[in-house]
Amino acid sequence: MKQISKEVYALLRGIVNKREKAMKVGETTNSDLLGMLMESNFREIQEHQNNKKIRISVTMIFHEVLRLYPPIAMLPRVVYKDTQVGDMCFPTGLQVVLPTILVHHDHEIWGDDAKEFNPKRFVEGVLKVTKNQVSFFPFGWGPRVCIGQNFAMMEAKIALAMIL
Ligand code: HEM
Repeated sequence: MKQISKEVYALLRGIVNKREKAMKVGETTNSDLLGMLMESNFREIQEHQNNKKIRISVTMIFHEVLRLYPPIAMLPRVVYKDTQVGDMCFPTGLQVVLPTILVHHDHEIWGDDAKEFNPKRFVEGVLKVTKNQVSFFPFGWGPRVCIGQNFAMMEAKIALAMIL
């Protein structure tokens, strides 16, 4: 998986470098997806020239997309035995729902820009931004966590590389 990841990264880098050179000599326009992304990136860099530059990775972008638009918006569960969680008692058979999308949009967890698209929040990784709490779980959590999550992330990167 790491090897494929490296290859996809090198492929994307190659595409971007080639386009960068072409743009510098005025060969291409920004009328396609890659052009638009690069133009917005250049603008961002210019606007924040004096601040510390943050390099946004494809993983950070996918994490932010999965945070704002989790494909599985909530996880249903049935309590299989009486369970006490803090002050709350969950009796056997109770149906509960873990509202992924609500947790992912919670201002108390993600801050004032919780509803905005800001991949930079993931710059130090998922554990850091969630302060080690289970507040980002697009692939579920625990024993039933998605077994295809690494595959899905890789597939998305390959698809993006192909589109670009
Ligand atoms: C963006 C893509 C995907 C998302 C958001 C996603 C999300 C999830 C979530 C939230 C669960 C947990 C369900 C629960 O706890 O009730 C799950 C479970 C699962 N996912 Fe995914 N998944 C994705 C892609 C994939 C892929 C590509 C595969 C297979 C190649 C896969 C295979 C599975 C399987 C087998 C389970 C059940 C695991 C278990 O119950 O032990 N998923 N997925």
